[in-house]
Amino acid sequence: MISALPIELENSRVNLEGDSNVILKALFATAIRFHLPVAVWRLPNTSEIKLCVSLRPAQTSGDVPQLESGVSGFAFYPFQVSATYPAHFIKADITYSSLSAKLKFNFKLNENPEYVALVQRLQEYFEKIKGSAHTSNWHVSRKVKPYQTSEANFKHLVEESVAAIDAGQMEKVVLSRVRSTELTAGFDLMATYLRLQKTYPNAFVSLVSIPEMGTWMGASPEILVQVSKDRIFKTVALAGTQALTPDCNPAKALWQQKEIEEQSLVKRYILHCFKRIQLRDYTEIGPRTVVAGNLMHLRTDFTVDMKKEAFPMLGTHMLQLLHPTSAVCGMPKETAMEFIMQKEGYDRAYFSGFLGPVHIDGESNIYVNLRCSQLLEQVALTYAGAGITAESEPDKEWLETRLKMDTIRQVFQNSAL
Ligand SMILES: C=C(O[C@H]1C=CC=C(C(=O)O)[C@@H]1O)C(=O)O
Repeated sequence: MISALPIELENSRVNLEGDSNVILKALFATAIRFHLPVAVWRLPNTSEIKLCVSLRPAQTSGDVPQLESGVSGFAFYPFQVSATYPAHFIKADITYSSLSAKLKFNFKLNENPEYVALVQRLQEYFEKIKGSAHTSNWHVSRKVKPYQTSEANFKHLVEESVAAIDAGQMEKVVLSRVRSTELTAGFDLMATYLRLQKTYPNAFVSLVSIPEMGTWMGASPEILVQVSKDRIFKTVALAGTQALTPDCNPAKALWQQKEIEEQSLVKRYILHCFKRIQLRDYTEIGPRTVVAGNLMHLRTDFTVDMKKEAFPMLGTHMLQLLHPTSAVCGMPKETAMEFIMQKEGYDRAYFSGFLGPVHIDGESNIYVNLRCSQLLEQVALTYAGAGITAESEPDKEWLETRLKMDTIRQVFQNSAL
């Protein structure tokens, strides 16, 4: 139960007894009811689900968040910042952890007296719906209409990309597409989120809902920037895809020249960013074959001890330089970006942008927004891309994007998962 207000509220912690899934549902439904921005996430290979709610509209700007210090919250950044799709930051005014079962109020009442009445109303609503909350409402973007990329258009664009690569205009471009899925009657968003996080224990599984901006859910395999509590910086070069099948697991995986080159371009891009800031001392491990849901990828891990290097803001600087990496855009970056903007035929919005908790419990974990869907009222729009190089074949790239979409679509469809 949320304790009495307002004195206990100030920088206080409150125990919420009961089933954490039920509490998460009720907290999410309460945030939606009061038009507040909310984010829910679970880091890979952990069991703790966290939620944060801002008591104000999400802040928008074009700046990347500061990862090493400053305001705690959840960043939600588009593929390319525009007036239509700005960068959002959900300030963590209220946080919940499924592990500690604690709700924390992270603000000072004397600085925010207007929060008292609001939190009281939230409390009353939470108490009323707790136990019976059905998360059938979420913030919906009015800017987006259901849209689907046709197979013919996508395959034609792959051919066009290969021709541009052969002509020496670029080395690689990541092409993406959208697919629309009708939501089934009685669709419950948080129940689906909970299934998603159970199905993909080694993914970053998130659900973000912001008034006007809309609602996105995903299971990302790709760290963009991590700054740990003990100030270890981490990023990865992830690319190359093949299906995970019973007779083809990581130990047996063989990679073609195409995938090896595709991944090495991502790696080269990261090294180029290190060079730009004159960072020479880093650890590189890989590439290794890693599993991401129904797929396998090639991954090289880069780590830097920020305490040893004179880079106290390395995470923030690298985030600025890295996004969008060659895993979602291409090489050279500017040419690939221009090609995507001109040819892809839709605005990616937040797909292949980045998202994640910033400076929460002393660490920041920013992921690339992949294997994700945007939730409209009746449909989910699912997005996926594939790295196109000189050796790309349209049929294979189409299939690859279908497999990537299946990561999330099969959880929508199969309520038994
Ligand atoms: C662009 C996506 O994946 C990237 C990450 C891993 C492998 C990729 C690939 O093989 O093309 C992509 O670069 C996506 O999932 O939509």
